Amino acid sequence: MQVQVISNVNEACSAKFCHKTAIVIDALRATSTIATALAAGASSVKPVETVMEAREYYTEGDVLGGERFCRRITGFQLGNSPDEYVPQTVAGRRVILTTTNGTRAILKSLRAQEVIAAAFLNGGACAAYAARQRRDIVMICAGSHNEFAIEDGLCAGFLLHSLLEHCISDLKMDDFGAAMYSLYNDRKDAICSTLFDSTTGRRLLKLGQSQDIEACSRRNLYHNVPIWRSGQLIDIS
Ligand SMILES: O=C(O)[C@H](CS(=O)(=O)O)OP(=O)(O)O
Ligand SMILES: [Mg+2]
Repeated sequence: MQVQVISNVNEACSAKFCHKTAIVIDALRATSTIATALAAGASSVKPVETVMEAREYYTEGDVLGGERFCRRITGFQLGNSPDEYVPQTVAGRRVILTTTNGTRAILKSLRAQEVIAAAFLNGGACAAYAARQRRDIVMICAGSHNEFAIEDGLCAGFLLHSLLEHCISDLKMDDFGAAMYSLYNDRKDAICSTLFDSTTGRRLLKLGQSQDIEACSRRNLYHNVPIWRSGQLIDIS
């Protein structure tokens, strides 16, 4: 089984996805928010690229969520903080989500056979599911504004470690994947501080969102597997 790790959403546009499982990672914060929303009982999460599309898809009972410039979008019920996604706000409801990087990365990966949204919060379950599929894997680090973001690379390393735990004795990773595997080895006891020191982490800290960084750094708090089905992400765990 081959695993390729892509460093940012821009590179995903030219990647080969055919017959592969795509695992999209945006640890700060979109895929962490998706994992949290599904854990809180949202019926699905529909990622869309633009604010206008989100408003167009909205029907009564849906929840509009997302950010621009890290802040909740005017007129939306929720932002991109995982802790806003609790049963009281999302249980039984479809969340329409648009964020700067993460939702775009998901939409750019739809040429793959299957698309999964993973974060530290649900990485173990996502890796176990992908291992069972026995397809080659492409991990897409969403990054930030078309550049690599260390929080996503670190999470890719965590997923690679988790994949290896699932008896993938024939797993072969590309060079960037091997680098992310080593990065996780070095930082596995300092996930939270690495996220705080990252460019995105510092941006969120400035905006008073330190609780999000802590929330997004927890490993395997949830066991859901957000997977793309008929235009949205649902939990198939
Ligand atoms: O608000 C977020 O978490 C980020 C925005 S930015 O990269 O910090 O500008 O969006 P995301 O799509 O979750 O990376
Ligand atoms: Mg991000």
